[in-house]
Amino acid sequence: MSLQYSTEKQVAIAAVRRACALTSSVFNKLVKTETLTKGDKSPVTIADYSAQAVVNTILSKAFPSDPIVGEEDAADLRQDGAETLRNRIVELSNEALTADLGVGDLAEWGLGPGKERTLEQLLDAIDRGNDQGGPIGRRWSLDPIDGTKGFLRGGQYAVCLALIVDGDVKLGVIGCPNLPVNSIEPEGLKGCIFSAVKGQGAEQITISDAKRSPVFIPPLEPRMLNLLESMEAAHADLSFNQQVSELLGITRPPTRMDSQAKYACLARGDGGVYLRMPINPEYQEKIWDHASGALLIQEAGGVITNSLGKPLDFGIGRTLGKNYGIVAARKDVHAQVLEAVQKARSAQAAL
Ligand SMILES: Nc1ncnc2c1ncn2[C@@H]1O[C@H](COP(=O)(O)OS(=O)(=O)O)[C@@H](OP(=O)(O)O)[C@H]1O
Ligand SMILES: [Mg+2]
Ligand SMILES: [Mg+2]
Ligand SMILES: [Mg+2]
Repeated sequence: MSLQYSTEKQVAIAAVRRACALTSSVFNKLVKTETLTKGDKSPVTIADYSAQAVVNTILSKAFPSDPIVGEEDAADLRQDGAETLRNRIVELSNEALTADLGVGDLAEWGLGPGKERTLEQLLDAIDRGNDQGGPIGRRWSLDPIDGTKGFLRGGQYAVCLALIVDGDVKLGVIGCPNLPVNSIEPEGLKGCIFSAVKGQGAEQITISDAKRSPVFIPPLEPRMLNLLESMEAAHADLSFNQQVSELLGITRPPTRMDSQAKYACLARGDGGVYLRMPINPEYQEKIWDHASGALLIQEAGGVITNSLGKPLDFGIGRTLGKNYGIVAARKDVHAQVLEAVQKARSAQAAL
């Protein structure tokens, strides 16, 4: 008997791998060559749309009745004046979809040479991401490029795909094209895909040759812990993190990086604590920004909650609703971190 969600995992990894090849190629062609003026966001726009088109095309072929909660939609692309953008997206998406079959790919997913899609098919595929989420039924969440700013700076970004059933994340896949395969060799081979299936553990696969290794958070002495946090000061309260660090007696400086690559790093022991407290309390976190990472952390031996210690709820809709803050750490460290977070919040409230 095959393991539960084994086909979904195979499809999701294949889709994420193709999307990662696409985003890397956009970066090499458009960003690295500096053919664009500084501040031009068009490469990330092209890569976002094309990656969503590719992943949704594959998911729709393999699981035609599954809804998808995707970050992007094709409304702007359908406008007059977007022709150049549309042409680039058709070209890039088809390049990714028609590439030779690789490890784990099945031709029945409509991949490989000769499997070009039309503009209309690709725009419709992007718009398959319009599901509103909710507590009942099975659906995917997709962030075609998480950490758009990281993508543009040549730093960390991730292609994130998750399967959510009745509000519970069952499968999470995170593709990190720029993450070193081994953190102790930061200049070594880069490009990893992380995956986790509920109850089945987590693993890392290299993008280039599909070498697998299990992923778990190793026990770390308190002095070796550090915080994994956002690059963008507008996305998380970094001064609050500093206070929590002090309360925990952490001496190592935080590691700042964009995207769910932070969850991937925590899961394999590069760091120790993921802490994301809101700068703007009105901002509602999106499910595609956390679903894959949340399961990866749990399957790697960690706990992930909001700042009150409650689980994140992926069954509310496209967002996590009124959830306040995110705290993730290895099982034996999480309670301590939560206590420090609550102390820091009380101190803040008393000011
Ligand atoms: N105000 C605010 N508060 C919190 N989060 C926000 C906010 N605005 C945006 N976002 C979301 O942050 C996603 C990137 O998160 P990161 O942790 O990678 O942040 S950062 O890249 O380090 O800035 C980013 O995901 P992408 O859009 O996929 O890059 C956004 O969904
Ligand atoms: Mg995102
Ligand atoms: Mg995104
Ligand atoms: Mg975005």
